[in-house]
Amino acid sequence: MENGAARTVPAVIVAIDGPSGTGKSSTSKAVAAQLGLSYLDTGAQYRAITWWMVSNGIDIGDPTAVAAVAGKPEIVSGTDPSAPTITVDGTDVSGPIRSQEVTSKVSAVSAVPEVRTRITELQRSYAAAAETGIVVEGRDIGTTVLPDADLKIFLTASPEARAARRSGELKGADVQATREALIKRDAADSGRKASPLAKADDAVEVDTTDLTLQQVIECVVTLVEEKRAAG
Ligand SMILES: Nc1ncnc2c1ncn2[C@@H]1O[C@H](COP(=O)(O)OP(=O)(O)O)[C@@H](O)[C@H]1O
Ligand SMILES: Nc1ccn([C@@H]2O[C@H](COP(=O)(O)OP(=O)(O)O)[C@@H](O)[C@H]2O)c(=O)n1
Repeated sequence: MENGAARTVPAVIVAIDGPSGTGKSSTSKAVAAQLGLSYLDTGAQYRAITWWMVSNGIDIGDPTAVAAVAGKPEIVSGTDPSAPTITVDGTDVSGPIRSQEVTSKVSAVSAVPEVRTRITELQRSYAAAAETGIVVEGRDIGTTVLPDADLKIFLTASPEARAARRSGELKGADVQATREALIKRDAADSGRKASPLAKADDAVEVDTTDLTLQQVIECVVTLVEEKRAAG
């Protein structure tokens, strides 16, 4: 390279979507860490706004009430894949956003168009600010948030595998109840009008049912490297 100038690698944008328990978070964090990219957990942002609504006594069942205050909480995501963070109005909410109450209410809040518009803008600003690139995971990243992403992945897995993985995390939670809750949330997320959970036409689908997490990570890293080499 002339004058010893550093080679500039263009920022790469990777969108990873799919239902709950398919491995989006674990895969995205590992891929981002391995490739020196930022990482954004968009589900955590929807969980954070839901936590704020619950904490402020907003009636989640009333979309007009939710829409009216959708602009109020300030949500900040830390995008280091080795230590992702999430705060609402300066408070660390990484623990409370995983509560059963938030999990059971997040689909209703995230179906409200005003909530989606606000959070989508926030997500785009994080993607634009990522110098080396970013792995963004969620439900509508490839279809709506970042339709020009360099690489789109759609992860799937059988409901049984997903429920077993989630109950493993919740230490002894009933697999059957977890499976039912997952299926209910998938149906709400896929069936809503505003930006539903969906595979983009140009996304690569990876069924993770019979793959180890390490195999999924290697598959995605290879796809990113192939894109970079081709581009
Ligand atoms: N391919 C896989 N095989 C086995 N367990 C997995 C696999 N991918 C993820 N897991 C585990 O399943 C759980 C859910 O994964 P996570 O990445 O949080 O999924 P998602 O973000 O899609 O909800 C985690 O405990 C994770 O370690
Ligand atoms: N891009 C996204 C990401 C999450 N969500 C919503 O946020 C919820 C929580 O997402 P999550 O990724 O934390 O869920 P899990 O996969 O961890 O169970 C989903 O069930 C959706 O209702 C969304 O609507 N759009």
